[in-house]
Amino acid sequence: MITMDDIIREGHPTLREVAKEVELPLSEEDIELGKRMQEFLKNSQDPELAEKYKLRGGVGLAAPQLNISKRIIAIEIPSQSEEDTEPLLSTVMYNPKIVSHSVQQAALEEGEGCLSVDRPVPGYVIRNARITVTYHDINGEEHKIRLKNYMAIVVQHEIDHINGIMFYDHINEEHPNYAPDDVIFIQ
Ligand SMILES: OCN(O)CCCc1ccccc1
Ligand code: NI
Repeated sequence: MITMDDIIREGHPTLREVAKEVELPLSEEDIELGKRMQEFLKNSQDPELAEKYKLRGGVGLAAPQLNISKRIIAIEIPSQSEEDTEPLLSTVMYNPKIVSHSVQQAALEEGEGCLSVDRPVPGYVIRNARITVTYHDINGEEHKIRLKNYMAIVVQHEIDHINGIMFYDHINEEHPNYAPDDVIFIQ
């Protein structure tokens, strides 16, 4: 199983590479990798397993964070309400691509963190408020989905990783709490 020991940290050159497209049809190896990435996220959100294996909670993971420079990301966003157990977004995206996005921008109120960054980096990470993403899933099916709010933020954070971009690249150095006046702040 993937643990924190498998996750490379800032300073490692692979985090600054533009990752390679994945060959289709998906190889057994890439399918297995996707499954393991998703399993890590689920484990990281399980209090017992996270404690037992010292996992930092994550809602997304990109293959470059495992020192694998491939365009593969896993997303596991649990439902925000206790009632329904259905996750908001649970998938592995192969060759994800933002094909269009809103002019309007958004940022998480609390800022962002990263499993590859062992320090807090305060400031607003300004992103597109809404995005349209195409990708192939673990079964090789093609998808085109529109995302907004927290899901759009997380997917952009992960797609940044396969393009060698870190979340703090989007923070205004001079004024970390700068935000455009029509920005949407997400809780
Ligand atoms: O790349 C995934 N990772 O470092 C885990 C944190 C994911 C994440 C955290 C805050 C906002 C968006 C995404
Ligand atoms: Ni990250």
